[in-house]
Amino acid sequence: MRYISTRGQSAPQAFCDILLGGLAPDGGLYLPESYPQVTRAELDAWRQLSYADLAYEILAKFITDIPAADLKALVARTYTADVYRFTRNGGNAAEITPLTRLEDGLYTQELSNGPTLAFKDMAMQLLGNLFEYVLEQRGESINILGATSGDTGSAAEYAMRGKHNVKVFMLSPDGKMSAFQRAQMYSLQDPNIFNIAVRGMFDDAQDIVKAVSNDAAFKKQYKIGAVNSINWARVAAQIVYYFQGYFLATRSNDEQVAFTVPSGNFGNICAGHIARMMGLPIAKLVLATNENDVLDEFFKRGVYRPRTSKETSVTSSPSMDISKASNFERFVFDLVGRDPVVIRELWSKVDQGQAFDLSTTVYWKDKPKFAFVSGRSTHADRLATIRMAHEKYGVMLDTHTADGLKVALENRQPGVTMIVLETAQPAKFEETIREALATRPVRPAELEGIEALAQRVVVMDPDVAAIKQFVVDHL
Ligand SMILES: Cc1ncc(COP(=O)(O)O)c(C=O)c1O
Ligand SMILES: N[C@@H](CCOP(=O)(O)O)C(=O)O
Repeated sequence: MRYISTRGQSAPQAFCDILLGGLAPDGGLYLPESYPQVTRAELDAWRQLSYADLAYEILAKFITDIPAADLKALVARTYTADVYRFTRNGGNAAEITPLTRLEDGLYTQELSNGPTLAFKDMAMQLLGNLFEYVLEQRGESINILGATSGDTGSAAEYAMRGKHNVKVFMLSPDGKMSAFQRAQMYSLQDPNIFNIAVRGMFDDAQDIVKAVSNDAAFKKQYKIGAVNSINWARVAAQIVYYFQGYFLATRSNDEQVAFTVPSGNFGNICAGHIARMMGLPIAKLVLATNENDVLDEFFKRGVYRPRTSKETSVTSSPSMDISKASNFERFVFDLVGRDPVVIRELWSKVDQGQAFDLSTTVYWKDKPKFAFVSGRSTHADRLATIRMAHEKYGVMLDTHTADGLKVALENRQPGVTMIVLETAQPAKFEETIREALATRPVRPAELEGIEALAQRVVVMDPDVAAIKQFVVDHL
């Protein structure tokens, strides 16, 4: 399998090269040359598999430059009931991403049972093991520069802490994440972990990561890598749980399901889009945003209008406070018939802070074939959904999953099972849970009191040169 850039001006690469490289040299994002197709016989056989075996079968289609036995061992070491042990609602940890039944035809899928209680652990734990494997094979090291709105940062730091050939420099928006999210990251004292709180929003941090990645000389000299979902390996690993959710929610491969995905940077739902392109019977992909509704606006009107940081609200589902969704470029590449010239034209506008409008183009007519619909949720909706789910279904939802359930309920289709992806545990957003339910969400005993631990973080302006210098000074 070779990977091409959405901008079409970088040479195709193998998986292990793009794993370490992140963003393509031409500023685009990597995607497989074509999506592998899953046959009916494969679907029938995969239904019986454990999560790790299923992950191996799917990832082996995308990763053809790691020997099969080694890939199998890496995946088996990653997807264990011990790593994803923080199940709730009676979920079976052996299923890794079990479903919780809310009512007939309506489920949540628990993706946040890993060490940092958010869905990012699903891919990041694998990434940690893949990095270690490839770096050891090549005798190399890597310095990761990442951006987080709250969950990628801790998942990456927990996956990479203590690894001798990896350093992590993680940019987060100063003061915008929940107290629990801040404590998870900033309390880590491992010498290979560096937290930088940026005066600004997530998009400012993500822009810095992209600017540094686009400086080819700096990237090469200081071995800069990526763990955000601009790294294809993140998206690939996330494809697996769509298959697992489908198998758990259905009895036969003749059935169709819909997935609702709380969305910000478009990485999670991009994996769902690819699962569907591979042949998984997904009737609909329902995209849910919070008040920062740039993606909802696109799927309703065909206009993509990234907002500035000043126009981006700080909300009670803070991990989705994103107004420039990096993986969206991967989806638009498919929407415009994989034409890199069109992508270059559209993203030259985005990179100048301008909007683009596809509503009057031939591409927009093709949109129904991708089966996307969307909706948005506000703070009041979130509180009402958390209360409703607690009273009616006896489950406690986090704020992002509540956004998902609110939009899912608006988009149910008779005879099609709806699966809402649970992207974080409520313990991460205690302030809002208390506001909604006047009660404290339970958290794993080992994470009790983390807010009181000493924190190690530097606060900086969103200045590319200064952040580059910080990285250089700490290598
Ligand atoms: C809890 C949570 N929900 C939803 C999202 C949005 O996911 P994505 O950025 O993949 O669209 C994020 C962050 O990415 C998150 O941390
Ligand atoms: N919500 C994310 C933002 C970064 O997304 P990513 O999937 O591109 O890493 C976060 O929690 O940091």
